[in-house]
Amino acid sequence: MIEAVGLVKRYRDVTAVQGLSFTVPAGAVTGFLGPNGSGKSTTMRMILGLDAPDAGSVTVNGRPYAGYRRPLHEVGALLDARAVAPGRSAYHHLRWLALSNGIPRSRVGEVLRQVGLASAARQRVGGFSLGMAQRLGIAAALLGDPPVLMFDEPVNGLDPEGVAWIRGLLRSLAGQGRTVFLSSHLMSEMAMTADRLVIIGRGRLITETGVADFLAAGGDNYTRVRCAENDELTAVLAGRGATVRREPDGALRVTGATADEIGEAARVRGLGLLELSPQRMSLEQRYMELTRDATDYHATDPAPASAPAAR
Ligand SMILES: Nc1ncnc2c1ncn2[C@@H]1O[C@H](COP(=O)(O)OP(=O)(O)OP(=O)(O)O)[C@@H](O)[C@H]1O
Repeated sequence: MIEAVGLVKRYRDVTAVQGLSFTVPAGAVTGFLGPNGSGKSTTMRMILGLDAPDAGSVTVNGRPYAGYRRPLHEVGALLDARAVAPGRSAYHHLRWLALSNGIPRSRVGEVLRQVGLASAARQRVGGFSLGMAQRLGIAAALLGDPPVLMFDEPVNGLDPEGVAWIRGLLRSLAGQGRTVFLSSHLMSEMAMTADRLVIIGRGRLITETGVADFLAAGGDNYTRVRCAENDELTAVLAGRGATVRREPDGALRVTGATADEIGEAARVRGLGLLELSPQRMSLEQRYMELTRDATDYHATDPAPASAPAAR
C-alpha cells in the first residue's frame, strides 16, 4: 500500500504538488491520472525519495522508501525508460542492479524472458527502441519480486501487442495481491486496465474513486429515442416525470426514465419506436469534463478546412 498525506512540492515559483493525499491499496491496479504538468511524475519521485516534499509525507507499506535497506525488494519502479547507461547490455544492466540489491543472478534471465527481451539480452541498450527500453525498465522493476510496483506512462512507445501485453501483466501482478500504481494522461488507457483512479489537476486531488463508481457518477447518462409520433411520446414521458429534449436530428433525449420504462410506456400507447439506446458518458468524456479547468495546456481547435479556391 502507498499512503500520501498532505504532500507539497515547490520548484522556485511553481507549486507542482499542493497538499496531495491519497491511498493506493494492495491487490488492485490504481491509475494515476492528470493533464500534462499536473504533478504526477513529481509525486512519483517523492514516493521513491528522489525528491523531498516541502510538506507532508508518503509511505510505502508503512515506511518511507528511503527507510528500506534493499528497496528493489519493496518497490519496483519505472520512471524514465531512457535513464540507462547506453553502453551496457540489457543483461549487464540488470545484473548490476541485481548485484547491488542482493538479488540472485538467476532472476535476470527470468525477468528478461518475462518481458520478451531474452533474445536481445546481449545487445547494447543504447541501440534499443523506446518500446524495448520500456520493456527493460519493466524488467528492472520486476527484478526484486516486489510487493509494490509503480510505472510512469508504461505504454509509451509500445506497439499494440506490447500494450496488450502490459495490460495483462499489470492485471496479473494485482491479482497476485501486489500494489500496482501507474500514471497516464490518457483515460482510455486506464479504462482498460485500472480498478481505481486517483485523478489530479494542478497538483491537487480532483477525485479518488473506483472506475465503476466514476462512470456511474457521470450525471449525463440519458436515453436516445426515435419515434414516429414524437409529440405523443414526449407528452406521455413528461407526464411520468421524465425530461425530454429534442436533438438536432429529431431524436428525443430522455432523462429521468430508464430505457425499459420508455419502451414500456411506448408499448402501452401503441407507439412504434425506431430507436431506443441508452447513452453513457465514456470515461474519457467524464475525465475531460472533470479536468477541463485544471488543464494548463489547451490546444486550439483545428481550423475548419477552407473550401478550395474557385478557378
Ligand atoms: N525539476 C523541476 N524544476 C522546475 N519545475 C519542475 C520540475 N519538475 C517538475 N516541474 C514543474 O512541476 C509541474 C508538474 O510537473 P510533472 O512533471 O510532475 O507533471 P506530470 O503530471 O508528470 O506531467 P506530464 O504528464 O506532462 O509528464 C510542472 O509545472 C513542471 O513544469
